[in-house]
Amino acid sequence: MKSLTVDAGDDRYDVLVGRLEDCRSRLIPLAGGKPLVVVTEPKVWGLHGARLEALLPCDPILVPEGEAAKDWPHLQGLLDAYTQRNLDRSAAIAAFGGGSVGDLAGLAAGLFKRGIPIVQLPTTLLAQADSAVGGKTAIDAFGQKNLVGMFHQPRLVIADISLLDTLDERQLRAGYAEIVKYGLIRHEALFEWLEGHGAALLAGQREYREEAVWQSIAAKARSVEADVTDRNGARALLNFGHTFAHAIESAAGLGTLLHGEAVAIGMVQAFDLSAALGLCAHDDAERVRAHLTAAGLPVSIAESGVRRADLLPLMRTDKKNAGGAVKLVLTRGIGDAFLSEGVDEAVLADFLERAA
Ligand SMILES: NC(=O)c1ccc[n+]([C@@H]2O[C@H](COP(=O)([O-])OP(=O)(O)OC[C@H]3O[C@@H](n4cnc5c(N)ncnc54)[C@H](O)[C@@H]3O)[C@@H](O)[C@H]2O)c1
Ligand SMILES: O=C(O)C(=O)C[C@@H](O)[C@H](O)[C@H](O)COP(=O)(O)O
Ligand SMILES: [Zn+2]
Repeated sequence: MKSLTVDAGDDRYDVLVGRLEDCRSRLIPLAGGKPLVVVTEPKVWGLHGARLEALLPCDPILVPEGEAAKDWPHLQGLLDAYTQRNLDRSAAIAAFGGGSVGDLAGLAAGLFKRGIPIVQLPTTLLAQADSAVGGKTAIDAFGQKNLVGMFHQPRLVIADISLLDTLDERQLRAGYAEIVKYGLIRHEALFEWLEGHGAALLAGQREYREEAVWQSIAAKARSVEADVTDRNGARALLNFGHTFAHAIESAAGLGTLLHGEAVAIGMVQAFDLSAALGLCAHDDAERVRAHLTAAGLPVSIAESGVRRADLLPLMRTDKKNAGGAVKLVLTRGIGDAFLSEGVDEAVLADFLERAA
């Protein structure tokens, strides 16, 4: 089993990459002598719930699968379920599912009694490589992605790669996009490694999956530690491609495109825009487009089916913006992303109009 510790200000926790069965002694004390309350969804619980129940008594709470769970009614429903159980701070709940379950359960845990502990047990490639670590939680609201949320760091994260064996190809590819992101923002060597091994990873090679998840978690942990609550720009790099992506997800109708698919499009747009602004080489943009295309991911706004005119108003709502400027993460090349001071709106509008 591999492990690292995330030092997130007042919160310090371990991230374990290994089999759930080998982590029993870490889970039992967190349950506080009662059945472990597990927020999960029917598909994941049906496929993998028995493995958790074999380790310790569980009390599952089911939410819908996918993005549909990240809304006000399901947040209220979860808070109601916590209230019915009179949960308190002495025991952790567990989020067992993809990023949507983690984001919803994490937010409910952060709000309930001003914060009860949560353990993240991610079951998708995206959640293992990205969302389970770092404490960002959210629901979508008023048509906007992740509009209402808070930071609530987990007590423990366990990523068991074997859970990914049942994940369908589309979900795998979407998770792969966030792994590519880690290569693109700061780790050119990771991107090169993915160019060599990405196809085998997607095809099911566990050791490549484990290596990519591990590298992504390690990269994420460093960014989170440098900027726990997204204030000084270091963590903003994890949002590479996301100003475009979130606008595209919202414009398409939340849940229509998978988050990772929108991130793939957004990262290519960020490269194309950076190249158009003379910040990076067009060859780098083409290399990224070629790799994501080969991985079976969408890369163009045209493929998303959204109306281009809908994007700029949504991009104006991004959380990184300040003083009326759209502060995109741009790039000087593979492994060299940076947070811009703001891109001129006329330039952005023109780019969106012409972009592939
Ligand atoms: N908090 C963060 O830092 C962060 C980071 C990245 C993404 N996110 C959020 O995460 C969400 C996307 O998460 P996601 O990509 O994990 O998808 P998801 O949670 O929205 O959906 C996952 C889908 O895969 C299925 N599934 C899950 N595990 C499975 C398994 N082991 N076998 C078979 N099927 C399985 C589920 O039933 C569901 O249909 C988005 O809402 C995104 O905004 C959050
Ligand atoms: O952890 C972070 O920080 C990220 O930005 C990771 C992103 O992959 C993730 O999609 C995150 O939820 C986006 O957050 P938001 O602040 O743009 O809503
Ligand atoms: Zn993301």
